[in-house]
Order: sequence, then C-alpha cells, then structure tokens
Amino acid sequence: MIDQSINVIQVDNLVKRFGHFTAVDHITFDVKQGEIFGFLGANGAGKTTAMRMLCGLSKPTEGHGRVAGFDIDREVEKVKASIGYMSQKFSLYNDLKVWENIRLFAGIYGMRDKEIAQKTDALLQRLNFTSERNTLVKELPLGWKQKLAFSVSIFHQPKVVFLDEPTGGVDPVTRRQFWELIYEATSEGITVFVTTHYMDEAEYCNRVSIMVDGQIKALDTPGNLKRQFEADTMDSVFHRLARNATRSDN
Ligand SMILES: Nc1ncnc2c1ncn2[C@@H]1O[C@H](COP(=O)(O)OP(=O)(O)OP(=O)(O)O)[C@@H](O)[C@H]1O
Repeated sequence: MIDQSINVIQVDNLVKRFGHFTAVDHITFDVKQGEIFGFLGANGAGKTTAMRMLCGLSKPTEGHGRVAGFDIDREVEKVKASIGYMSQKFSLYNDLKVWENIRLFAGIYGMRDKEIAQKTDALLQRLNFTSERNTLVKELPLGWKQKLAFSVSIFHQPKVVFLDEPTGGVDPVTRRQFWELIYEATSEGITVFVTTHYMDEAEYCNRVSIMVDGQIKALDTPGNLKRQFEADTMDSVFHRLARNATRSDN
C-alpha cells in the first residue's frame, strides 16, 4: 500500500554536469513509500546519470536529494545501506552458483549466515529454483537471471530498490512474471524506482516521469498522462514528448 505521508525519495533541482554538458538539468520530484515509480526517457535523456546520483554512486553538481531519509551528497554510505540496486549490465556473478550469488550479496549487505541460509531456501522455493541451487548463473536463461538478480537486490529488505532497465531483452510473458515479483516487493513495503523502454511496463507503474534532454517534461499517473496528452497508450504519450529530443533518435 502506498503511504502518501512518507517520501522515500525527495529530489530538489538536481543537476549533473560533465564539463559544459548538462546531463541532468534541474529535476525535482518525490516518490512515496510503497510506490512503483517509472522513470522514462529516450536514450541519453539522463536517466542512468540521475539514478546513479540517487544511489550515492555519483556526486550531484547542484541541488539536493534524500533517499530513505539520507542526504545523497553527505550521507552516501547510509544511502547505500538502505537501497537495493539492479542494473542490466552489472548484477550477478556469472561464474558463481545461484546460492553463492545470494550468499555473496546478502553478506555484503551485512546479513548473518543463519538468516541468509533460511531466506535462501524460501527464495529458491518461491522462484521455483530449488533444483538450480548449484547451477552456475551463466547457465541460466536471461529471464531467470533477471528474476534472480531482482530477488537478490531486495534480499536484505531495502527501503527502496533502483532497477535500471531490469527486463531488457526478454519476452512479454517473462517480463510479466518479473513484474509479479515487483508487485510482491511493494506489498512488503519496498518502494520501486524503475527505468524501462517498454511502454507496457510504464502502464504497470503508479506514477511515471518522462525525461527529455535532461529535464522532466511530464510526471503523473499513466491514466492522467494519457488524458493530458489525449493519447490511448503510454507509447503515444512518450513519443509525443520524446520526438523533439535533441539527444536521441526518437
Ligand atoms: N561520465 C560521463 N561523461 C560525459 N558525458 C556523460 C557521462 N555519463 C553520461 N554522459 C552523457 O550524459 C547523457 C545522459 O546519459 P545517461 O546514460 O544518463 O542517459 P540515459 O537516459 O540513461 O540513456 P540510456 O537509456 O541510453 O541508458 C548522455 O548524453 C551521455 O553521453
């Protein structure tokens, strides 16, 4: 359930410049506890750069942000300890077994061995992965890897999880299964911040922001955005906003 009174993410005029280039240009928004917040934008819009600042991986040039109650500039370690992160490029170790990946990441987040062992059994059952416990991650199909990577990213029960294009390259049925896991996480009170290029996934979010050339050009529920732009689908809303982007080929 979404708790409107608690902002898990609060961003105020956040800016990131690389030399003279402004990758993220004064973005302001907040995300409520338990919300699924879709962070959309064309290639190069600035999504990953913004997300890296929110995760404490990159210092803002200007502006302020708080994640899980901590300042993203001055309390970086506390931010990192309160979040989960899953990126398309880096998530699991291919040369480790399924259970070894779970133990490794849970250990990094400070969980105790006994708790890890108990929760590992429960997780493998939940994912129908029990027979894959000793399989090397590189041998799993991509969709399975993604489900496992997501489950690992929330294994330590973070306040918020950041997902950077978590379902890239898999079929709609597998993506739908992945979203079932996202809904389950929110029912446990975890807030989800997700970037995606798939507009059917944008429809699954509680609210969506659309970034164009470093700026947030629209932010609302999918239903309200469709009404505002007199569009039938989020795909059409997205293309109306993104077609004037100078940084991408949309
Ligand atoms: N370290 C860097 N130095 C210089 N420019 C950068 C750096 N990181 C990103 N950029 C530029 O900032 C802009 C935003 O990039 P970013 O990766 O945040 O976009 P994105 O919205 O995540 O795109 P994609 O969907 O392709 O991942 C791009 O023009 C990119 O080239």
